[in-house]
Amino acid sequence: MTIRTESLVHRYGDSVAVDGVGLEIDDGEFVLLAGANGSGKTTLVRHFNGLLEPDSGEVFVDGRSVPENPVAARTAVGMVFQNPRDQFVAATVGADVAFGPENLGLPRDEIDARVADALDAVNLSERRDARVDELSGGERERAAIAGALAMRPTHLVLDEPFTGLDAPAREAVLDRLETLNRSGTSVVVVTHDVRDALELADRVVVMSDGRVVVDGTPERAVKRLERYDVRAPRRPTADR
Ligand SMILES: Nc1ncnc2c1ncn2[C@@H]1O[C@H](COP(=O)(O)OP(=O)(O)OP(=O)(O)O)[C@@H](O)[C@H]1O
Repeated sequence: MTIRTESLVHRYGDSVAVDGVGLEIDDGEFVLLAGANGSGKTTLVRHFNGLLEPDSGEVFVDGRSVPENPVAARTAVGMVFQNPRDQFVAATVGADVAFGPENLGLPRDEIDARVADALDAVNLSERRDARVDELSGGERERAAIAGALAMRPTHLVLDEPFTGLDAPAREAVLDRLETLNRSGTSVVVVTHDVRDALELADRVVVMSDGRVVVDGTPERAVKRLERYDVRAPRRPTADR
């Protein structure tokens, strides 16, 4: 159960956004995908569930070619986009989270069970009937995560999930991601700032100009982050 790309290339017109990326993300891993703005992170992850098609190269999810099986990839890889506000399709939290399972044509009992589990996983059970437009930033991010979880994905990809969140909201999201990862879901967090999630990560992958330039443990990667314009944690002594 992995996400794998081989020599993946994506162009927008004449510019190359992803330039020959080979990457394998195993089941259960917690990966930070870092890099400066414009380095190709979002473009890369959009290939993981078939939102974009490769110009060349391959993408596989759980051994199956994504361009050939986009529906399977969309089920296996849950994607939480950069602005969850744009992602909501229904007026209330519960209805929004139910939308994906409803589209799978599942029976009502199963849909209800999935919605309850997904909201529970992000600590939003009590906000089920709240309107999405009255959620705080942190609740909005967690509601978007619940929407992805209701599809019961094996991999969860989040694009800049901490943007605009205050420290307690970031902590709440991180806490939920840690629990999800512990229960077996692989988590990929796209960020240009690794300070929040570095402690949870098993692995840090850094992109620059469409290529993977660092791929290693957080301890090893952190020394090389600043060179690629990624905000690294301050040294512990200077920090707190
Ligand atoms: N829809 C698009 N049309 C044309 N060029 C694009 C498009 N989306 C991204 N690009 C370009 O592709 C390159 C990679 O962008 P991408 O969004 O994948 O990078 P990123 O690392 O996720 O950056 P950011 O954090 O700013 O989203 C950039 O040069 C960007 O300007």
